Amino acid sequence: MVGHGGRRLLVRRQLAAEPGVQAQPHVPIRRVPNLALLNQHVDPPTPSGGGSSSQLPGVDVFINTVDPVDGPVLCTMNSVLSILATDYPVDRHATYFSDDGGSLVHYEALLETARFAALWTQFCRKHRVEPRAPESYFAAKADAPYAGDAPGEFVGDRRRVRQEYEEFKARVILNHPGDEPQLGTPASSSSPLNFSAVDVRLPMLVYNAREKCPGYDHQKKAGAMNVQLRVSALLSNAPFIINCDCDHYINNSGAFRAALCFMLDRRHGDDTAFVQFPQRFDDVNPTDRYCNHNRVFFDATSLGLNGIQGPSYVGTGCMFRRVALYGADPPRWLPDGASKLLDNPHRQLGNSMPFINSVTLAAHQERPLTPPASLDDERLVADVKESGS
Ligand SMILES: O=c1ccn([C@@H]2O[C@H](COP(=O)(O)OP(=O)(O)O[C@H]3O[C@H](CO)[C@@H](O)[C@H](O)[C@H]3O)[C@@H](O)[C@H]2O)c(=O)[nH]1
Ligand SMILES: [Mn+2]
Repeated sequence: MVGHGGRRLLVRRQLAAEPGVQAQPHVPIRRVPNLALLNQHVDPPTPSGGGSSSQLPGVDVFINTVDPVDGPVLCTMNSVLSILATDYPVDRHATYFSDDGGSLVHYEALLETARFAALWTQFCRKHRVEPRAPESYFAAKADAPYAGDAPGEFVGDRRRVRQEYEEFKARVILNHPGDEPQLGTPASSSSPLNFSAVDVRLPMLVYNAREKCPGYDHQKKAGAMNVQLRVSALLSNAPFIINCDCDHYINNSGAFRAALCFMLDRRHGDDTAFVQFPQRFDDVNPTDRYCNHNRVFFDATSLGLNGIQGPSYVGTGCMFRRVALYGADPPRWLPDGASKLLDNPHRQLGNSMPFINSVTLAAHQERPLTPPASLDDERLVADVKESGS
């Protein structure tokens, strides 16, 4: 799902690399999501081509950043663009951008990004390009086969969008979009790109910098994610959450739907607290001399853990079930089959009543998500046993 753009960070990773002991992969299983089946059941195309019949659940995406030098701003804004342009109904996902540095440069860059996103997302949808982080898209050497519906307009549009990307001006979007598609405008003298058949809406994007006091431990990224959890609970309260470090981007716009195949699977969906995507890395030297791709961890150990109880959370590129983060009992944990949400909400969650109420609401939102019985015989996730162990 996620690529890694930070050359400097790769170098740091390389210095930290040690020939550690790897867990033996006992039962390697590769799990393959069935996106076509998911779409057929919860997001079938409407006759008018609109998206209002979608039953896909809400997803809140958290992206964390702190230092605009450590995590270069252009790299961070590419992460944001890849999230905003992902293939998911815009009224069902919201992005929470946490700026632990509280820096004006992030704030202003996010404003610019939101404005550029209007053009970028339309271009991605019209021509179905991948990946949807513009820096990586324009840097790619070989173009993938054309997947959109307007091949004759592709070259001109691409040149124009590339030019706009170089200039990179944007504006902020803070409103909840409606669920009816809004088509763009045909080409004109002031706007040469034809987006008349493309939905122009953007998902919600929220800038968020927490108050800090000298001498108080703000728990860095973990503290920032707690704030995102609480803020998003009041604004969108989506039952699913994805988190993304600022030096990662989503390299496949179907990623949200792929994660939901696991969450909505009738066999194991309810038992799944989180779905971890493997990380892939950009800018590694061709022979991967320093093992920066982490192949043993992502391609062997994680598959091995899949056959036991599932892989570990690696800190980024992960979809969570919101209520799992609130300390709820796992389903079927208690002998009578009941699972308790909270023993003592004030002790566990603090004094904010709006937040505590949002937790109950989030738990209730889970119910309608049970996948349709028609999926009993078909599988949203196929297990492929790996040969050898
Ligand atoms: O006070 C802070 C410090 C860091 N961050 C963010 O935390 C993330 C991770 O920081 P980074 O400097 O990129 O650390 P890495 O050495 O790359 O390690 C990370 O990379 C792993 C995945 O590759 C994650 O699992 C870990 O959480 C994380 O520490 C970034 O988005 C930062 O902006 C904050 O939000 N607040
Ligand atoms: Mn990092």
